[in-house]
Amino acid sequence: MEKETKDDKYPLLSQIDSPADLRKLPVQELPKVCSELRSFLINSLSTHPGHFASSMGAVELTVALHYVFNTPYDRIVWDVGHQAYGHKILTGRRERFSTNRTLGGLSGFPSPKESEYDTFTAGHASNSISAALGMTVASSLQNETPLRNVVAVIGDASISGGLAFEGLNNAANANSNLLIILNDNDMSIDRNVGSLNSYLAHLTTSKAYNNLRYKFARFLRKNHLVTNKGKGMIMRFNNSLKSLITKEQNIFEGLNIRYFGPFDGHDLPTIINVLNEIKDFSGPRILHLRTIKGKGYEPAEKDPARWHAPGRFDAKTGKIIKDSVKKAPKYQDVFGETLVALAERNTKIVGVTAAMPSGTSMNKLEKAFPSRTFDVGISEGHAVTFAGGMAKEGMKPFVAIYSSFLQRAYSHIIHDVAIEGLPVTFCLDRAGLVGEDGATHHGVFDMAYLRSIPGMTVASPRSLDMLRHLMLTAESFDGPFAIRYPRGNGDSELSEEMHKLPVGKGELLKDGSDMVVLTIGPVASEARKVIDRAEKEFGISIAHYDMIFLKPMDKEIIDRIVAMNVPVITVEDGVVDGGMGSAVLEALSEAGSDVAVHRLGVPDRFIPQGKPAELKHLCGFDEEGIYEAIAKIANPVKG
Ligand SMILES: Cc1ncc(C[n+]2csc(CCOP(=O)(O)OP(=O)(O)O)c2C)c(N)n1
Ligand SMILES: CC(=O)[C@@H](O)[C@H](O)COP(=O)(O)O
Ligand SMILES: [Mg+2]
Repeated sequence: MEKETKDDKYPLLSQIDSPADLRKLPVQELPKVCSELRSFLINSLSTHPGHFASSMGAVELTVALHYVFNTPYDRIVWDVGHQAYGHKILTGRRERFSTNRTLGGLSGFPSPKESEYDTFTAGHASNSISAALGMTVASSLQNETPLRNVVAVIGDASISGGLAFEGLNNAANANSNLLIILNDNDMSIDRNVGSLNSYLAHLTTSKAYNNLRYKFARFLRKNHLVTNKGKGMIMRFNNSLKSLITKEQNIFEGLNIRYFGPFDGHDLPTIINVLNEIKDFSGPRILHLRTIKGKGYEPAEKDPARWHAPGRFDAKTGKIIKDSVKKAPKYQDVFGETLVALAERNTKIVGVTAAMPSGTSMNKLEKAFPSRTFDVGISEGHAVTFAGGMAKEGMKPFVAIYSSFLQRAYSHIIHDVAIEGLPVTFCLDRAGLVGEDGATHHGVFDMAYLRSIPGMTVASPRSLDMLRHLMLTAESFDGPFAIRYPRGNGDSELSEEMHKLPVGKGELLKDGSDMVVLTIGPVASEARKVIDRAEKEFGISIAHYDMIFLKPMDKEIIDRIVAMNVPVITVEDGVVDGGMGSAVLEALSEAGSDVAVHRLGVPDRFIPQGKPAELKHLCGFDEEGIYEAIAKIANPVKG
């Protein structure tokens, strides 16, 4: 019976509002579902941009998983989740998909709040194996019947992340029914790095070995011997087989995780057959699928890095639509160019990135000094400790990691850099509300998490010029130094010669006597616009300081406020609890002042996806929020 949602453009897809609808289709119809899903992705993402190539490459495995497994009872845990748009479309969100990555719309990553089919938070790489293992162990501990199948879907770059290895290491000795789908497209974002990647690229198992194992497993199934005893027979058979053909043993089987593959990840009938064969096996298994990132859309297949997140494009021609508005340079590009300039005259400078060479513009240093640039893969903790090792031996590492990804390396910063006071410079790109990537990617915690580390210097430039000054200052600073700056463009061109800044000193941008506004980072420009307007409107004068350094904080500014004894407003693109506002409150209180401090910034809750301006408004530290804070104070002052 056709649903009225039937759409001639997507005759099958428009009838699928849940995987149960998909499972009603005969298997022969599934390739058509895949092709409709691909054209839906192309048409939707050409006008409502998001991640692209990864979802295109995961179409067959997505359809097969929801066809073979009884989702949502059986669980699928997506790693990163940027490849899960097909999953979202097949699980009842087709009609809302155009709201992807918008405020009030769908998250760009699986989100349990959004759907029961989204089984675990995703966005940061390498967590799926650990989460899925936890879920399957929980299922067996609770004697759920039937035992829930739990499937982790992880990419070839994400499986190289330390957390994934920890999960693999534990999988074998936990009583688990874990199935790992290794979606191996031989790509991270820009390329793939690391020896595991090259290992996977050459990993094969002979057809004989695979067939022998399947035939035996199929024999047991057909004769209803896939009991626990039978499964034990499979394992014993498999082990004896393994001893016969030990050359077949690979890293996964060495960890007692049964390896199947590699198979063509776009060969839907084979994937479905193999999944049906192995889904009832007990114990941890890994199915290695070779896919093409961007599959089914030629421009993306040819350049999967560019099509990881292409923005808007012309679906017909494959031409990516560039933003024609002339803007000031991006913070990341000024970072990259400045690092090259510093490295040209300082051979001690080295650069480290964790799989984000283009995202951080560390690729500029890589182009200029390839031997002094290190892309360590999705391994932020290793990146930090590796930099610590280099610093220990006299090098001057600049580690460029997105603020939210650096959360993965918090202990490494403390243990492997700060305790010894090693001269590592952390360049935290994507600091503050990043926008469409949402709660997992907002870099709003860094000032709070770095402030408490002894000996850590923490600064934030209000402009592109100041980013350069801070990098130059950090270069000769003998200790850990963190510079946090936002995603995207600066608001004014570069205009000054690079010069060092006095560490721990803020800057009076405008004097005044009725109240004080303290900002840190680029929010200074929003504040400045509001201050000028509010002074005229309320007939008051407002002092505005740029703190520049969160730590060490400029004591003279605090002493001045104590002396002025007027209300203070702090503004930061970061959590207020533990951030700059808290630091100012503590400092004023310790100085014996009881002036009122109004802290503007990110409140104590996770902020969803949306445009940065919308989200700043939501948090109350956009121009309107700053104006309201001033207005609330201004009246009593001029009462
Ligand atoms: C902890 C962490 N570091 C970095 C990233 C940025 N990132 C997003 S996707 C990706 C590459 C993932 O490659 P892979 O797992 O092979 O999936 P594919 O994109 O190839 O489908 C990276 C590095 C992230 N999401 N999380
Ligand atoms: C999925 C993921 O984590 C990255 O692709 C991230 O979305 C990149 O963010 P930018 O677009 O800010 O570089
Ligand atoms: Mg990959």
